[in-house]
Order: sequence, then C-alpha cells, then structure tokens
Amino acid sequence: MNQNNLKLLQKKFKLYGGLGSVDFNPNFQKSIALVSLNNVESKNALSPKMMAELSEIVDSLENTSHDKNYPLTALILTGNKKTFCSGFDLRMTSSDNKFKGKEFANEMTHLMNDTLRKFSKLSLISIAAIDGWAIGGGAELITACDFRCLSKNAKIKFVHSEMGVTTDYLTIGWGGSGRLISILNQKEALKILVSGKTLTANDCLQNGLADVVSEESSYGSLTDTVSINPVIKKSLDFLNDFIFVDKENSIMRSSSSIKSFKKIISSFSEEKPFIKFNEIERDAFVSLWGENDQLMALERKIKIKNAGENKKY
Ligand SMILES: CC[C@H](C(=O)O)C(=O)SCCNC(=O)CCNC(=O)[C@H](O)C(C)(C)COP(=O)(O)OP(=O)(O)OC[C@H]1O[C@@H](n2cnc3c(N)ncnc32)[C@H](O)[C@@H]1OP(=O)(O)O
Repeated sequence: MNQNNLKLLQKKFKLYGGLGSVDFNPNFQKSIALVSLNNVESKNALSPKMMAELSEIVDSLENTSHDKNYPLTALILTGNKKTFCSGFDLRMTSSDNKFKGKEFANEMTHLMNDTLRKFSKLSLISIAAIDGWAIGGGAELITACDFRCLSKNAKIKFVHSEMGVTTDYLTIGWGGSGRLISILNQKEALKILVSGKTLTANDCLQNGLADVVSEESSYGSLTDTVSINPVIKKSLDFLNDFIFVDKENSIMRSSSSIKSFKKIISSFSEEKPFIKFNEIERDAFVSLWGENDQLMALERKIKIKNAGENKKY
C-alpha cells in the first residue's frame, strides 16, 4: 500500500475512534523498547484508534531502526493486566453497523496487514511477552514477533473459524496464517487455524510457537512491575542474551550487526511467492466478513455478554 493511502487510513482509523491506547517506551531498558497494548476493560482488544497508533509506531520504527546509530536493538510487545490482546474490539460492531461492512473489513485488513508485515521485518529483534489470553487478532499479533515468551497461564486461540472469517496474509487482515506457516509448518498451522483450539504454554513449547515460558505472573500492570513481572523479566533475559556478550560487565554485541542479521533473515522469507496466496486469502477474508456466519457469531458473543451469562464468548 502506498504511503499516502496508509497515512489516510491511519487518519481515518483515528477518527473511527474507540477506547484504549498503544504506548511506546523507547527507554524501557538499555537498547530495548516496550510497546504495550492498553485497553484493559476490553481485554486489550484493538480499537481502530489503537490500530492507527500501532501503525504509526511501526512506521516511525521502520524509518529509524535501520540507522546504525539508532540506540534500539530490540523490542518487547505486550498487553496489560494479565491479558495480551483479545483481537478486534467487538464493541465497535455493536456501536455502529459500518464496522460490520465490507468497506471497513477491507480497510482493516489493509492497515493491519501492512502494519504487521512491517513490524515483522523491523531491523530489531522482537519478542511478544504474553500473559493471559492472546485470542483472534491477538493471536495473529504474536506471529509478527521473532520470538514469543508465554507465562504459564497464557492461552493462545485462533478463534477465527468460530467467527466465520479466515485470517489473512500479507496485504490484509492481521496476517496470521502465513506467518504461522513460516513459524511452524503448513500442517500444524492448518490444525491450529481450523480447530481454533486453545493452546496452553506447554502446547506452544511443544509445537515451537513458544520460545520460552515464564512463571505465572502476579496481578498488576505489565509495564510498571518489571521487577516482579516474570513474563516481562523472562523476555528481557531472553533479549539480553542477544544484546550482551557479558551482561555483568555491560559488554554489548554490535547492535548494527544484530540488526543486519535480522534484516537478512527476514528478507529471506520474502513474500513474493505469497502474492497470489495473499490475493486468495484477501478475497476469502473480505467475502466472509459481514456474512451470516460472522454476524451470527457476533450476535452470539454480544448476547452472551448482554445476558451476563457466565459462559464465555
Ligand atoms: C482479524 C481479527 C479477528 C476478526 O476480525 O476475525 C478478531 O480479532 S475478532 C475478535 C476475536 N476475539 C474474541 O473473540 C475474544 C472475545 N473475548 C473472549 O473470548 C473473552 O473475553 C476472553 C477469553 C478473552 C477472556 O474471558 P474472561 O472471562 O477472562 O473475560 P470476559 O469475557 O468477562 O471479558 C472481560 C471484558 O472484556 C470484554 N472483551 C473481551 N474481549 C473483547 C473484545 N475482543 N472486544 C471487546 N470487548 C472484549 C468483555 O466484553 C468484558 O466486558 P464487560 O463489559 O465486563 O462484559
């Protein structure tokens, strides 16, 4: 997508609004930034405003992180209050019917796919620090990181098959299925996507989706309790193994060489062969969005929520 269209979409999604924020802390730790998703009342679901904020953060990192004098080498993507992210903010669909329409589906898939494709190719080593749920688009977000650290109580669920939509790869949607194939393999990705199975930390260690598992985290915000939050601490330790030759004596590896390795590796998985794949997925996603299956699934979720039933979505 060309830069002008992207800027227009970012503006439009800011105007669509919604709750929450995506916060960027470039000085979280020496040469490590923290990007945190904060929409606690909705289990860190991404509102359109948050999608625009994430897109802008990634754009600015894309423009600066390759500079050899840029102080960052790595970043942690996390949620807050014991949830990573519960995907698209479903409240938007009950606030305005336009969010059930194909025009919005097309816009969201372009914006989120562009954002996560760029995120996955940043010249920074990235790790998702996952405490609690990463579900729907939230599960797709974690595939954009190079690595994943799960707390013992983390749960990953690609819920899309229950929502009557597919994930999408490369230019639209949140782009999870193609990246899941490159992290695992086609068979594992197909099983996970079609079954919508809830994956535990142990499942993810077994299948390779998790790189490291931390102790269960304490309650409390992920971003201001670094000292006691195990999932963030474990993610920092994981990244520091890349950054420091000798942490005690603060002897660091060359940041520019770490970043050029990331650039080489991520360019190897160049999506050129996937352009056709992407068109197929793109059409599938948009054709399913706003159709009966999805509308009934949304109704079910909203009914359960309004009825206050104890059942979960
Ligand atoms: C490509 C993107 C993809 C698509 O468009 O197809 C999507 O991401 S669609 C959205 C997919 N996400 C979901 O289906 C997750 C729905 N949420 C849940 O299943 C549960 O909330 C769960 C498992 C994440 C947590 O369950 P728990 O019992 O711990 O909490 P509650 O269900 O009571 O939720 C607390 C509070 O948060 C609100 N909430 C949760 N998820 C969302 C969401 N995705 N959008 C908006 N709001 C959300 C929930 O309504 C509760 O609010 P309250 O006012 O307290 O009832």
